[in-house]
Amino acid sequence: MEHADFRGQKPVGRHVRSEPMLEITGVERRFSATHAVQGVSLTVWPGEVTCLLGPSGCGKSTTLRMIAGIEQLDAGEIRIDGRPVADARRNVPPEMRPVGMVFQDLALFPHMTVAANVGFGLSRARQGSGEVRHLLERVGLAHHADKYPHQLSGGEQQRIALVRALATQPRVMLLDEPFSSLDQRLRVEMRELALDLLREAGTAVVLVTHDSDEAMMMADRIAIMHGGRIRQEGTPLELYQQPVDLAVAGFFSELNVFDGSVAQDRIKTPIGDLAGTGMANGTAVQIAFRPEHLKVRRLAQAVVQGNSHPHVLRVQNLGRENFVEVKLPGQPDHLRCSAPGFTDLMPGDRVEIGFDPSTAMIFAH
Ligand SMILES: Nc1ncnc2c1ncn2[C@@H]1O[C@H](COP(=O)(O)OP(=O)(O)OP(=O)(O)O)[C@@H](O)[C@H]1O
Repeated sequence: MEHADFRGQKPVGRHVRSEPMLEITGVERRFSATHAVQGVSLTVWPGEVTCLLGPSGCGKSTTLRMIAGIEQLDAGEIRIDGRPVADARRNVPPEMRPVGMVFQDLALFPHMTVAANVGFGLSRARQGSGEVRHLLERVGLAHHADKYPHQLSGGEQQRIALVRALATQPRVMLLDEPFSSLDQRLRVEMRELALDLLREAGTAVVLVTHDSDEAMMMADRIAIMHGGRIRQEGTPLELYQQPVDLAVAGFFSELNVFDGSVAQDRIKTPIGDLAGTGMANGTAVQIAFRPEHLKVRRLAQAVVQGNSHPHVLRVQNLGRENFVEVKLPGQPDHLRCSAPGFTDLMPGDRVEIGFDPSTAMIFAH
């Protein structure tokens, strides 16, 4: 079998290149009865981060493993830097692909020093060239060069794993839940550091995560996977603002969902009507609101009449943000509303709910 040969070629920064770095076309993978990946296509450009987001078992890791060369394709094609590396007959072995990987379980070599770990994939000449030291300096760990992995903290080990993967100058970097074992503060730091290093190197990145905040923060594009297929792909904002269905919408926040139907171009909801939907009369719909899009306002005592108003059930003040749970008269489910800052709302307060109609997400059944 003929192998693509990437050795000795350096990746090129994102602004110079006008060709995709990674092209996945109609890729399929079956495991006996399980159709794990079904017709997945993705294009990732140099310096771009694409995130695969989806529930457990939706095919994210299998897709990543096919890019790495650890898993064979049943159909479709993968090209890296314009060269085919895999299809149903061809599978360039992992070590021949210009692909770096950082997984949740780091797999640093425990018997090697930090410097030896980082230099592992490099030629002797490059090991002696000061490159390892430069990479360690870049992540602030040059003073730990002679230590062993067990002498470092979790965050420091994660940085070593990242620069070790970068040392070989891969064209494509695969990150599988790479920061999930770190605490919140370190995770934010690591995401920023990883983004800086990867963008600087012009590497195309595929990131797998369950964490929608991580996807929103790191990705240029997000592909939401479900049942082995890509349900929707777009920029983080497109997916947040214009999800194709409730399942995609639900990845980015909790949802308040009402059933309804279109009558004379209007939809009634328990918190107000939506006009100008452009949908056919009689269409059954679900209307979803994100908690942050619902505004809760206390009613003055003078306007409160009997029990006809929504009332506050619970208030959670988290300092930066607060959650208010509201009971709507005659409705079985409670509303979840959130707002930045502090609220002086109290349980029992009678309130009105407001919203900007453009934030309502309407899905036809
Ligand atoms: N080697 C295998 N043999 C049999 N079935 C497999 C194998 N690898 C994966 N699967 C199945 O393929 C489907 C997709 O698995 P995959 O690991 O890609 O999902 P995932 O989205 O990465 O899940 P998670 O988020 O839990 O890691 C699952 O139903 C899984 O059980």
